[in-house]
Amino acid sequence: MATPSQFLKFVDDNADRFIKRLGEAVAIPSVSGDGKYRPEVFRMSAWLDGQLQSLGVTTKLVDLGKHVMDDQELPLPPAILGRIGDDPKKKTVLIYGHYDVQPAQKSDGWDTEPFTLVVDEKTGKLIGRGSTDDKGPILGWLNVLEAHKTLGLELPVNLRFCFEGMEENGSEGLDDLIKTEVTKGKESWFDGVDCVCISDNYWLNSRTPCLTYGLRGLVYFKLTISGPARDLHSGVFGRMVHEPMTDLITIMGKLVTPDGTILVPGVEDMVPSAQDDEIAIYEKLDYSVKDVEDAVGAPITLSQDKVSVIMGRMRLPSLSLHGIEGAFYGPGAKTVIPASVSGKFSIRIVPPQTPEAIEPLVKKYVEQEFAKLNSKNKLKIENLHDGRPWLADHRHWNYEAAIRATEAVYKRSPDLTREGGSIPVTLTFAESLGVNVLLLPMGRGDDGAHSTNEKIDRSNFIEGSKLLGTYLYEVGAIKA
Ligand SMILES: NCC(=O)N[C@@H](Cc1c[nH]cn1)C(=O)O
Ligand SMILES: [Zn+2]
Ligand SMILES: [Zn+2]
Repeated sequence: MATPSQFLKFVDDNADRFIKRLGEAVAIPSVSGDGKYRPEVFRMSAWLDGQLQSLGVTTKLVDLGKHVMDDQELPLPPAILGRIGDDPKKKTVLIYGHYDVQPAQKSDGWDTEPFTLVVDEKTGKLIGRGSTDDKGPILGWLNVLEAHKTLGLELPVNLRFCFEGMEENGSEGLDDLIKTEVTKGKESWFDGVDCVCISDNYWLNSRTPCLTYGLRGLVYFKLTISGPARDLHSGVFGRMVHEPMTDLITIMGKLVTPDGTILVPGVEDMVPSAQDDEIAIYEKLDYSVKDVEDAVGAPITLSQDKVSVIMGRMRLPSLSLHGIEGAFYGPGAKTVIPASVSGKFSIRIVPPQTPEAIEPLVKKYVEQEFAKLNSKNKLKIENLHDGRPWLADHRHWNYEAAIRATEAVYKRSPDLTREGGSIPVTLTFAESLGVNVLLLPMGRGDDGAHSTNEKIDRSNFIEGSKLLGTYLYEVGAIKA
């Protein structure tokens, strides 16, 4: 089943309008990790639901209940389930994406307002929070739907959608929804799904498209040290009392070495060394130390050896220190001893590691190290959320279809990659539905997801929309 040329032409002809629609989506600050934006996450769900319905998709908004975040009870944003097409002769593809985004403020170092999509005509960059993670890819699917509706073209497959608004904050409620839904048999929204496609990660570099068959899992910790009943004057109480921040920094400094080695006993040992055949895969990838330097904007890789750098992202665990809540951070020279501080850190985990195996190791180690300080302060360590790592069979027809689609659109074969990030629901789909899951990224490695000046290139958004549509045609062409 060849991709109709009218579809490809429609995407080109409507590129400016599609970018305008991306601007509308970016303008809704649907930050899931900050309670004050929760109404905006709901507004985003309503916007997306409206778009899907206007494009002929039947939708159902599923209430996922409530949760507590930073001591505040909040309603969870709904999961949007969608369906279009019920032809038993066609394959059924389930599309997943997330409509929430990471926090962003201009003062973080953005050159432009994060929630205003800026189209840089010179570089072709579309800059704004969510442009690549994950509003651009979600809108790519809308572009495919719109082209087919407007042109009166039949979709080559039946489509099911599952869009969530909590991915950047642990996907709360979604696993339960999926597990409950599959128990409904024929009545299930996911009944008859043949494969899953997720567009929510990035090429390794800025030239070569890729398909991704692995993700790291994650365990996210909050480590709180509290002591005095209130913030103190350091001139009055400094060197008289145990200071929470001093304790916290001491412990955080014992989690990981500057070369990335995780110091929590047992964590590194769980991962088997790479064999020669696996190393050969990493050697062949179109990826260089220079690509990493370009993406991060500085020559700071942990090694000059390409394979060891790429293994750090694809097949080794990593521990990152993210921030300290409650610490003084503003301009000026406030001489405060903060009363309570919470260090945030996470460990990206790889097979065979699981959150259940990692969490007790971390808690035990942190408690032991705290005990060594002989501090009279109090320690609390919590797992804020977690997700297991995932690996798929990339020899499956789902991947073959995506390879053919990539070759058709980009005129080159994609790299096959494992990704360092985490999308916890991927494994839930694979296990609960028992089908193959494919990650088909739209953006480039230098898009700056989660960072300042996040962008997607115009060409990735437009060619990426063609790729998503062409992939559906390739799946549609596969005989049962
Ligand atoms: N595009 C996927 C992504 O960015 N996933 C997040 C998931 C997450 C978990 N906790 C906070 N965010 C990631 O950081 O990998
Ligand atoms: Zn994402
Ligand atoms: Zn993300």
